[in-house]
Amino acid sequence: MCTAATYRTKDFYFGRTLDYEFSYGDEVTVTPRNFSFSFRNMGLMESHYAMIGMAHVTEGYPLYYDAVNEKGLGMAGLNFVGNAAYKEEEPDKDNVAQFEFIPWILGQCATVQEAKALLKRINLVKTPFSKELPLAQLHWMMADCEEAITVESVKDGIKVYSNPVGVLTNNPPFDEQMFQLNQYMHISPKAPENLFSDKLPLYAYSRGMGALGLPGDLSSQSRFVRAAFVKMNSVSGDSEAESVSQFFHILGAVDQQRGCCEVGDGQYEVTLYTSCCNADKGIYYYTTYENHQITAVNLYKERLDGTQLVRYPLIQGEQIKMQN
Ligand SMILES: C[C@H](CCC(=O)NCCS(=O)(=O)O)[C@H]1CC[C@H]2[C@@H]3CC[C@@H]4C[C@H](O)CC[C@]4(C)[C@H]3C[C@H](O)[C@]12C
Repeated sequence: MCTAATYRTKDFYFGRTLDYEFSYGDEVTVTPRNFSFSFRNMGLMESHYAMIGMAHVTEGYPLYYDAVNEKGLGMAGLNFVGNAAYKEEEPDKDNVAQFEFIPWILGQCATVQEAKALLKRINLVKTPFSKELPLAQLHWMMADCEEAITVESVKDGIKVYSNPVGVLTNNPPFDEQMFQLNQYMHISPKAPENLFSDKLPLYAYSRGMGALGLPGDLSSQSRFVRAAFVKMNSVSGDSEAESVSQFFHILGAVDQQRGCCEVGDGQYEVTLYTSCCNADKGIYYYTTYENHQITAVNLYKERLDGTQLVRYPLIQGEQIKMQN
């Protein structure tokens, strides 16, 4: 499972958790403006917006899981198993392979509005990257500081949903996820009052009882509700440190600990990494399952007019600061 979220204070933040039982070998990867993208059906894109994000780089190609471009547009791919459907090529459409979707959008679009215009012509095709890396079944959140959308390629075509929460998890399809929020509208950060019966002396014997009923499990629907509640009610200062700290706390609400989600063969899904990108400043912050210290890579410290990928392997292992 994964969860993606947006957050706005003085700046705009975009990030996600990536939950899985093994890592593909992820690196914070900067793609400079003149790295040449060769699309399977759409020709060469020789210059484009620069982007920073988490990718598995193979054969010199950045297979992004999530990224933000220099204009502050962010995009993340999350599992959508059983519902994602990719198509055959079609004439008169932009035939983009699933693994090319992030570069295709972030390379050319500065805003969600611009992305929506491109999405009218898009056809996500089922060309795999390679034999070793078959198609991943994904759906995506795209966001800038103004708005967020969810994009799903399903049996009957491309669906573009406005995403007023700025949160995405996995199944079911996004419209169903949103509908389920209706079930939780009584949940509140405030202390509850006794509406049960005025004939009974019920009272709030603990803080936090306004959120009784908020689902605590790791299913994607429950993580959606929980992340939505925490994000929509989040309060923080607007400095960089306070915003980044709060962002990691929001996604901390859906953190997966090893042992709680068995996926067979003694394997467990865990939160492999959590990211938070300041989309205005191009700073990509991350923590990993084994390393809670926040590490960051700054897009603007790199030569953005270059042609070569810049890759930072994740710093692993707890960084513990001894105080005596
Ligand atoms: C495993 C991850 C989703 C985690 C998740 O949601 N786990 C919940 C399981 S569940 O919800 O219970 O089902 C997803 C998210 C992004 C994916 C990469 C996208 C680029 C590239 C696309 C190529 O086509 C295949 C290889 C490739 C490197 C992909 C590998 C893998 O697929 C990645 C990491």
